[in-house]
Amino acid sequence: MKVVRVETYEEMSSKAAQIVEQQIQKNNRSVLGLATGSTPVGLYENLIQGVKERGMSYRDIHTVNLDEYLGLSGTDPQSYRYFMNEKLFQHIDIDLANTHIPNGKATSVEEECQRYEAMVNEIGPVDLQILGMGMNGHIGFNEPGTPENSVTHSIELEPSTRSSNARFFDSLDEVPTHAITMGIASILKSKQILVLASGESKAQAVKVLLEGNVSEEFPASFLWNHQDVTIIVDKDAYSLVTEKEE
Ligand SMILES: N[C@@H]1[C@@H](O)[C@H](O)[C@@H](COP(=O)(O)O)O[C@@H]1O
Repeated sequence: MKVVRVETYEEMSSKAAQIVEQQIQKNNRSVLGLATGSTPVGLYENLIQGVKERGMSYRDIHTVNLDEYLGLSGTDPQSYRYFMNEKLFQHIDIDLANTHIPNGKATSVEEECQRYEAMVNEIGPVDLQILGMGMNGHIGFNEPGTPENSVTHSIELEPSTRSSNARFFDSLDEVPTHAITMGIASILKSKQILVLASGESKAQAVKVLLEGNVSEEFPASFLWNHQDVTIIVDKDAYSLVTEKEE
């Protein structure tokens, strides 16, 4: 795992954007794996700027998102589909038909998981997967206890995950209890993975990740089993890493 240390959230976001744009310049038909949460918002702002100021184009880019809340339709402002449209897709020249996010309103959740996994495999492999990380080490919505061989599945969110995501909702009660997420195995099929971590609230998770012990109890640790992972960490998120791990 390559660790890139930066000072600020802004620096993390612009470095990440450079990596994404390099991938697009290498192959303008790339498949990008995208994430939600507050961490990648600055990256998305930089990508939008790239279209406006650097002549970047997403015309032939395909995207797959990691996860979606169950019970929310794409028009619900709290859904991840809505988030992606607002924060990125509607500001760039991407064809919305080429953007994929699990359907949180599917009548059969099991069938939706199978459909999504098959779709990712068909348009994949993902060339570059962007990941944030939950405070408990979750990636996508793969909570602690998720096995390495997991594919797209539905899960019950941990109380701590619901409370940390409650800031996006009017109240904790409104945070869905379940979600669909790509599995660990689905994520590890990506050719290249870029993890972003910013702020003090992620310092403990970054410390645990960089200790390097691979365990189901800390799902992000499975990233050690991938050949090409870069993590960009800002100063606050790196603050608990001791010299031993460096
Ligand atoms: N499903 C998402 C994850 O993909 C994301 O990485 C995590 C961290 O969010 P944030 O970036 O807001 O800290 O939140 C959610 O749980």
